[in-house]
Formats: sequence, C-alpha cells, structure tokens
Amino acid sequence: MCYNGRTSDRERDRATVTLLDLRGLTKAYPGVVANSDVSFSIGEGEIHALLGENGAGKSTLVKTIYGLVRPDAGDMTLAGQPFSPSDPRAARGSGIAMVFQHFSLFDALTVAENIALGMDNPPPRKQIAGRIREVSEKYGLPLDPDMIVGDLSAGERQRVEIIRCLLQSPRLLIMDEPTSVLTPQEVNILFETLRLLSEQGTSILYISHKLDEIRALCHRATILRLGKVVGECDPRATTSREMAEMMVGTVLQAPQRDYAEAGAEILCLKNLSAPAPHQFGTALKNIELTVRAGEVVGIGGVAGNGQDELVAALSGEMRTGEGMVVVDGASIGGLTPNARRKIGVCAAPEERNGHAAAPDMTLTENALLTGNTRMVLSKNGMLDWAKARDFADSIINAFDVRTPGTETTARALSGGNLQKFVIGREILQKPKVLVVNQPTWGVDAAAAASIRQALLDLAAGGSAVVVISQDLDEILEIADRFAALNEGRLSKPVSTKGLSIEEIGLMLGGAHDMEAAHAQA
Ligand SMILES: Nc1ncnc2c1ncn2[C@@H]1O[C@H](COP(=O)(O)OP(=O)(O)OP(=O)(O)O)[C@@H](O)[C@H]1O
Repeated sequence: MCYNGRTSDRERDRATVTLLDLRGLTKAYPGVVANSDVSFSIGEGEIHALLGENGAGKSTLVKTIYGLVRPDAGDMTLAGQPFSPSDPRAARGSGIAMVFQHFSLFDALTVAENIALGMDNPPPRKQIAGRIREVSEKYGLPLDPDMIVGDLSAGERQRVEIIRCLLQSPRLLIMDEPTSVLTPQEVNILFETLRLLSEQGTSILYISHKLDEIRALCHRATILRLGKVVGECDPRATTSREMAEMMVGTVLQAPQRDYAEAGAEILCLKNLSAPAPHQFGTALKNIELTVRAGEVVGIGGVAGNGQDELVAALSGEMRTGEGMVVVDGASIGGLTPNARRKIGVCAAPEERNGHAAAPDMTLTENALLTGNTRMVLSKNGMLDWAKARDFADSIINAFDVRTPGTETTARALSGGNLQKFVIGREILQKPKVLVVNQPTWGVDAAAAASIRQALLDLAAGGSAVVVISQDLDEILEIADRFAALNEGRLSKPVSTKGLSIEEIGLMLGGAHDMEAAHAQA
C-alpha cells in the first residue's frame, strides 16, 4: 500500500481496472428520491468509501448492488459485463458479498454451524472447520470454528460474517458501518485484513460515518447528498472536516459546553446487582454510581459487558431489588417503565429498530409509545391523535429528522434519521434522568454534533444524564465523569478533565490502578 506519495503497481492497476461501474442509478420511494442519477466506479482492489449524511442514499445504493433493491433507472456493469442482480443470491453468485450492520447469527449454534447455514453452497460439514481455520489464519482474523456464537464478542461475531463472505472468494466486499461495535484493537485487526484483501485484488465498498477511519483506510471516496453524487476525493489527502463539510454542504459547529458545578444528587445506584437476564446476558455486579443535576456521566466498555442490562435496570424493563436504584431519594427498582417515565426517568436503548421504535408503526404512533405519559397525549383513556402528531412533528423539526412526515413508518427512515427521532423523542420530554445507549450510533457528523449538544443542553437545564457509549471521543466530548463497565462491574467514576483515550483504554481493560489514580480527580 502506498501512503508516501509513491505509486505502487497495485495502486496503478487500481486506478486503471474498473470492477463495478454504476451509471445513472435512480430509485424513488414515496415522497423521496433516495438515489438520483448516481454514477461512479470502483476499481479492482480499491477500498472505496461511500460517504453521506443520514438519509443521503448510501444503504439504498448498496442494496441495489446486492440485489435487494431494483433501481427505477440506470444500469451497472461488473468487470465489463451488464450486471442487474434480481436478488442477493444472484449478487453473491457474481462475486458480491455484504457484511451488514446487524448480524444474522444464531447464538446457540457454533461458528462453523452458523457459517454453513449462511452459505449458498457450503462445503461438506467435515471440511468446513478446516476451511474456516485456513481463511482465519490467511487473513489474520482469529476465530475458533467450534465456539458457540453466543459466547463471542461483537468483534468476533463480525468475523464470523466476514469469514462467511471470504469463503466465497468475493470480488467486491460491501461493509456497512463495520466498526461501530468494535474496540480500537478489533478495528486495527479488521483494517489489516481489509488492506490484505485489497492487496490481493478484492474491491471493498466501505460505508462509515467515522471519517478518521476512512482517511486511514480508503483510497477513494464518493460523497452523496440528498441522493446525488456531490463529489469525489482521495480521503488520504482530505481532512475529516473537509469531508464532513462536503457531506452537509455547510460548516460544522463543535458542541459547546461549560464545566458547571453539579447540583443535587438525583440518581443513585447502590450495590446494584442483578442476574443475567438470559443465557448470553451479563449479570450486573455491585454497581455504585451517583449522578447529580446538571451532570453527564459517560459509561464506556466493550459491547456485551452489561450495557443493555444496565439500561434495562434503569428504564424499568428489568426490575431490581429494593434500594438499588434510587431517584430523588425514593427507591424505584420495582417500578414499570411507564411509572418511571411519570417521575421523569426516560431511556433510549441501543437497538432502535424493534426496541426503541416499532418498525411498522408511524412516527406519530412511535411518539405515543414513550411520550404518552409525560406529554399527556391521551385524555380519559382516549388517545389525542392531534396532540401526538404535534409531538412527532416537534421531534422531526427539532432534530432535523429527514422524512416525508409524521405518518411515515419508522421502518422507512434511514438508520441515522430513526436514531435522531428516538433520541429526540426522549430529550423533548425533558426528563429528570435520561439514560441513553450509543446515542449517535450510525448518525452522521453534523447530526451527532447536534444530538451531543442536545444532551449537554438537557444537563445544563438540571437533568442527570447517563450516556453509555463505545465511542470514547464522544464520551470525552460530553461527559463530566467517566466510568468503565467490565463484565457487569462499574469502575469508580473519574473526572474527564485531562483524561486521555489511553487512560480510558486501560480502565476499560479493568486496570484498577488507573481508577485509583483518578479517584480524586
Ligand atoms: N423502504 C423504504 N421506503 C420508503 N423510504 C425509504 C425506504 N428505504 C429508504 N428510504 C428513504 O430513502 C432515503 C435514503 O435512505 P438510505 O437508507 O439509503 O440512506 P443512508 O444514506 O443509508 O442513511 P443512514 O446513514 O442514516 O443509514 C431516506 O430518505 C429514507 O427515508
């Protein structure tokens, strides 16, 4: 790979040999043109980034390449031949593979069983473990074929999906937001693998909102805005800020914050313990935490260390023992989510589709789902639809949710726009305590900045805010204090003033000296 100005042979080839060519692709949905006359090409062995703010049309485009969406107009060629896959099986047959943001794996089965299940023409069972080991060694992706998938980390689960793709020797590998669930170490491993694949001639189409990663990995980037190609650049020679500004067409504002004195204690977790809710869940162990009015506490940790369980214990989806979760001096561990909303405890879980929002319900109905109690959207047992619509509308306006309107179903929103809606719905209820898990997951740079600003503003207005996030930069940007969640245990929170990413990394690994060093901070 050439990062020093000289051009390697591979890089020259990449520039000249086109693998996939897209010409004039157009796809409209009711009320929105998702892709409008999109043309660009991907070279052989090229790592090509697809950039664009939420709703710009990235997923629609890759779904077209993968045979999940039929374009209204335009055409594609693959290695010079006309290419119009009628379904994903046909796309895979032509050498296109895709690793989705959400993994489709069976927890109770082994790695080898999962991989065999997901392949069109799996090798015989006896051979599959050997093939997995071969590919895993060749591409530096450590994975044991006999492990039960439920016991794997998010990074290892992703490797299962990648190895499944690699067993089919793809010519183009599409990756949609692959690093949002990975630790920094896992990101490095993934990037090494992708570079190796590229060196060997596999093309990669890479969707991400993490512009620093794009700069470190990709050879070329195509930028979409409102469904149209608005530019192309060499990410290695373009700053993250320049790329973000090309995406949104305006100048970005960094969130503004003051380190104000925190107020009275609002949320208090005392020796919070709870058994794992299911076989692959995590038990919460003796968690101690106090969050004051005006404070943002950031909780970091590798996925699967108790994040979901902690959100459930706070939101009321999981009940806990007397005195373990206390708000304004009252024990609330036995209250339902609705009873908690009534006293001002709101939460937004990580999974937006199916958990935070019901995919087949409209935005008005989804606004009602959690907003009914605090926004008083019903009277004498009758739903007040006009008021619910107004509430949905105010979320759409305040959080710049790109959608035709309140009667659109949640499913029809792009991932990032649904995320803005879900977070906005909770923030606009002005909760006393807000707990959010991965608040800017899959959200573009401009929208992430506005969500972070809204969380800071909520705290500045006197709320206690708990932000659980795997994005350490996000935590440093908005949290007053930081604690690490590790196998269901929470470290002692430390001030984020002067805290470095390296120190946080050590805390995530359970280095308790670091906790002690910062305990007085
Ligand atoms: N099945 C659908 N029905 C109706 N509208 C849709 C559908 N799928 C996508 N859209 C709309 O098409 C537009 C482009 O969406 P798309 O998911 O391609 O964007 P994206 O760039 O991938 O966004 P994100 O970064 O948020 O994932 C959005 O306005 C979205 O609401």
